[in-house]
Amino acid sequence: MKSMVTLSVNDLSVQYQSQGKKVQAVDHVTFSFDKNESLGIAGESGCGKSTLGLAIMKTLQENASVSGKILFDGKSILETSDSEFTKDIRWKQISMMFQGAMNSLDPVFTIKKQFEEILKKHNFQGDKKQAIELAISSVGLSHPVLDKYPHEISGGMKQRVIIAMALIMTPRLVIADEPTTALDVLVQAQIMILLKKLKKEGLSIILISHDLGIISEIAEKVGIMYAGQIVEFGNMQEIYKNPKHPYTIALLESIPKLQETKRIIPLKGNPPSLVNPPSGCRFYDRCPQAMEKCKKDPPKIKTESGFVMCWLHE
Ligand SMILES: Nc1ncnc2c1ncn2[C@@H]1O[C@H](COP(=O)(O)OP(=O)(O)OP(=O)(O)O)[C@@H](O)[C@H]1O
Repeated sequence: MKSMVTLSVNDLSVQYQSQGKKVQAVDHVTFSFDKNESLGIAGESGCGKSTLGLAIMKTLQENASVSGKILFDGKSILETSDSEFTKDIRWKQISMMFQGAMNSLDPVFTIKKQFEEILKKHNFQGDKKQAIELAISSVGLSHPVLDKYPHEISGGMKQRVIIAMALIMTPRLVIADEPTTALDVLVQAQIMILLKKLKKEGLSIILISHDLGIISEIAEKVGIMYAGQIVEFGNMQEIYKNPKHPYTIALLESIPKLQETKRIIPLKGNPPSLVNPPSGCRFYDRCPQAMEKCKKDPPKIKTESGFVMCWLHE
């Protein structure tokens, strides 16, 4: 059984240089989680979730510049050289299921061939056949899937293949970027059951999703991301029961609940641009509780299990 990991991210910022403009995709983000905990990162499209995952995986594109600290089991990721990270950490300790990966399986190769290519790319030295069999059986797939082409298997099976690919080098932390998006509800539930099983077996998971409901199924810790910042962080249970940031409240109100007849309240408007984001609270324009002082940068207030960045809780 694997042992789960600790991760602490301190004052992390990522800026993209794009067409002469600077996009502040991740802005002074701080959080941590411990062994036996999984983390969820929730927020709308474009708020910087994937960028945060890519920074932890040290896989950002060349137009990105990073500052801050990421400690993985106490080891500083940003200070580790690329060659050492590739040799010892990427895929072997930390792996990532990229958003939309199931649609990027190569249509002209069998699943087996694609596993073999991945092992080659990761410079795998052991018994390839055994590694592939182990990876597919850990995600509930059986041998015949290996001879199939991507178009011959269902969406749910493709996503299991993607999870197996992320697990093939037996990492201890997997960053799953929107693993259930584009799947129907039943298949979504199956994938969540699978992720929970893998977590029980000792895998640490960072689940990135726009859907706080899905995150609440698996994560002990959650960070709510808005316009590049983590505006609320803490224990999932605490945040689910007693959300403090008006954006967290809005996200929770947008989750459909089977038992309740209450209308879902969609959040109106759009987040601010990440090119020269405005000063003050970034949620100001959309916040039903905005006050004059929200035009100033919000303080970071300590909560029971984390923090909230909001003047309401000063
Ligand atoms: N390589 C890049 N170059 C320039 N800008 C980028 C690059 N990658 C992402 N961005 C920008 O950074 C911001 C954050 O994007 P990111 O993909 O991290 O957000 P996200 O929350 O994961 O959204 P989504 O779920 O839609 O992928 C967006 O404004 C996006 O346009």
